[in-house]
Amino acid sequence: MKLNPSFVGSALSSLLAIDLWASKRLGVCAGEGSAWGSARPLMKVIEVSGHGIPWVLGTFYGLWHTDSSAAREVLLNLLFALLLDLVMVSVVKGLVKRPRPTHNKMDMFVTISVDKYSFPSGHATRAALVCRFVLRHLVLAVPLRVLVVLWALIVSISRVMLGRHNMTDVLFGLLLGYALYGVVEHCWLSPATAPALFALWSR
Ligand SMILES: CC(C)=CCC/C(C)=C/CC/C(C)=C/COP(=O)(O)O
Repeated sequence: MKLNPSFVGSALSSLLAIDLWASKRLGVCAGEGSAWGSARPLMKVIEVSGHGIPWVLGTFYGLWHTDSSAAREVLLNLLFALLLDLVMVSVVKGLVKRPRPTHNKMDMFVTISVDKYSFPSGHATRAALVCRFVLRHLVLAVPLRVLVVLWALIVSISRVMLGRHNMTDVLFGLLLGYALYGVVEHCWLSPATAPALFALWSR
């Protein structure tokens, strides 16, 4: 079946118009004066919990302090996953150049130049990637596994509530993060595949 290009074009623009409209309505913490403005400080704490800096620095800290070779392997792969995610999100943001929603207040904790763009949400990619990584590589009791999934969902939803993103930025971000985990698993670094890297971190 061949679709008429003008039909595809108008379907896409309608979808984008719905996305902009719904995202604006859901941006209830976009400013102090917004409907849920009093929840904005809490949303910003959630934002920091999914930011790249605590995750990258926390992983370095863990690598520095661990004596276990199994933990070192997991942490090195987590570091690789986080860096791959930062690079991929920067490349896509730089190519697509979708501006952030007009109701967003640009008061985010440490950003880089491409973070003026909104597609995809870097927090959503990281949340999906870290969530899959943790569920696969950490032995956690069921309530903690549920908490990890809830954290990833809350970080993602908070991006729209804070007015940082449109819904499609977050949905694509979740898909990208989910897919990136597949790449990390495929390229899994181990003392056999990356001996120089492991020699660097072993004591
Ligand atoms: C330690 C190190 C070099 C970290 C770089 C981390 C960094 C500045 C990441 C940017 C995180 C950020 C502001 C992402 C934007 O998230 P969106 O969900 O607003 O796209």
